[in-house]
Amino acid sequence: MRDVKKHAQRRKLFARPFSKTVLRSTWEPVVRGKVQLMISQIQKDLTTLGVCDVFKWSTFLATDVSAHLMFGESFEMLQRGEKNEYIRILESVIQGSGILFELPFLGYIVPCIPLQSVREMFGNGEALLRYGQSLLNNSRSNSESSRNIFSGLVHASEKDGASFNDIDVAIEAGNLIVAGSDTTAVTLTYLIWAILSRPKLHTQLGNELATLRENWEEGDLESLSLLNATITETLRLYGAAPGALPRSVPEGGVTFSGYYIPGGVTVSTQSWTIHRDPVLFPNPEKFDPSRWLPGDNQASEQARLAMSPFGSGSRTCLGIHLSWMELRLATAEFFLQCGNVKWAPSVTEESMKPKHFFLIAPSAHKCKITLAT
Ligand code: HEM
Repeated sequence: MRDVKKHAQRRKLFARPFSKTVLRSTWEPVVRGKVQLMISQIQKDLTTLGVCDVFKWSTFLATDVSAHLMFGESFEMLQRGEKNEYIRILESVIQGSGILFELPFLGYIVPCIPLQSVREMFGNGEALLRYGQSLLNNSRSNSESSRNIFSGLVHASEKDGASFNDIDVAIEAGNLIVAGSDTTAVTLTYLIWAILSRPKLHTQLGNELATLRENWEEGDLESLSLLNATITETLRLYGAAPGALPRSVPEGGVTFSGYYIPGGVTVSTQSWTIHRDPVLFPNPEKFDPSRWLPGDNQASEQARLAMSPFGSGSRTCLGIHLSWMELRLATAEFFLQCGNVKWAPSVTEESMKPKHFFLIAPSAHKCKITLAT
């Protein structure tokens, strides 16, 4: 969305439903339920197959969470262990738009191909719009069980006379599901990998989690300094979106660090190299959570300001609190309930090397664990 005014209006509408307070009061039980389901499926795979792909289950978790919040009903990918129709079509439409962007002449040819899969990939997403309609119905319903993140928002925008139509909602929902799925799944996979690969950190984290009170809530996890430092260090090295984030220079241009940049020029910044700047982060490739803990090794104020795994400024990630909630809950439950696991032999530095296609992902696209004994 390039229009600054429209973007600001949309951010204002979404600010409340994506705030930490509303997420905790309304959605924590849903997220926890899904985390628990992921853990049960991991344990089931380990006992029945002897091996389990953490990347696969993290993806189902993050997608099911985003989908439930957007649609007010579960996509049940964690239960079924496979993608549902909506996600399959959404991925196909995204792939189709990418192909048409690179090869626009295909736009003239594809309507003549009478194949359902081609129509889905290059069509106007009718199936996604049908889902958008059911989502809007859920948003307008007063039923607690079908509540979704658009509920308050649809009412608020209708009060202002600027109601969301089916297409707006379907597009927003699709964007939010894409934005919230692979991002959190990739980060969670690297997080579990980073901890399991470091026995001392694994033990220290287990000790910290053991201090939790009975019936702990997500809010309690916020005060676990090692857990939060480990998540922050994972976001530094393996934040899922470390590539260029483009911005247009406003009309009239700007002078930045002594350089004049004319209006309309596209500029960008990215966190991959900033997070690896040896001046800000000494020994930058070393995974070291102590950078985020009090002590001699503590990151400088400048380094903290440079940390931008969720971007920065007016377009910073809308889902930051949701992803922290998922990362904290899933990591805590995983290490409380699946302590006795190790990496499968297929997991190597090479297989986990990040591959970058706007988002990063482990190059093997798998990350398997087995039982330790
Ligand atoms: C670890 C997980 C995540 C990472 C690393 C991440 C990272 C990012 C980054 C780098 C941006 C671009 C910010 C910019 O241009 O300055 C972004 C934008 C965005 N993210 Fe996330 N994200 C994550 C999870 C989520 C989740 C769970 C959601 C919601 C369900 C979400 C929704 C969005 C939206 C809507 C935007 C666009 C914001 C705007 O243009 O105003 N993200 N995210």
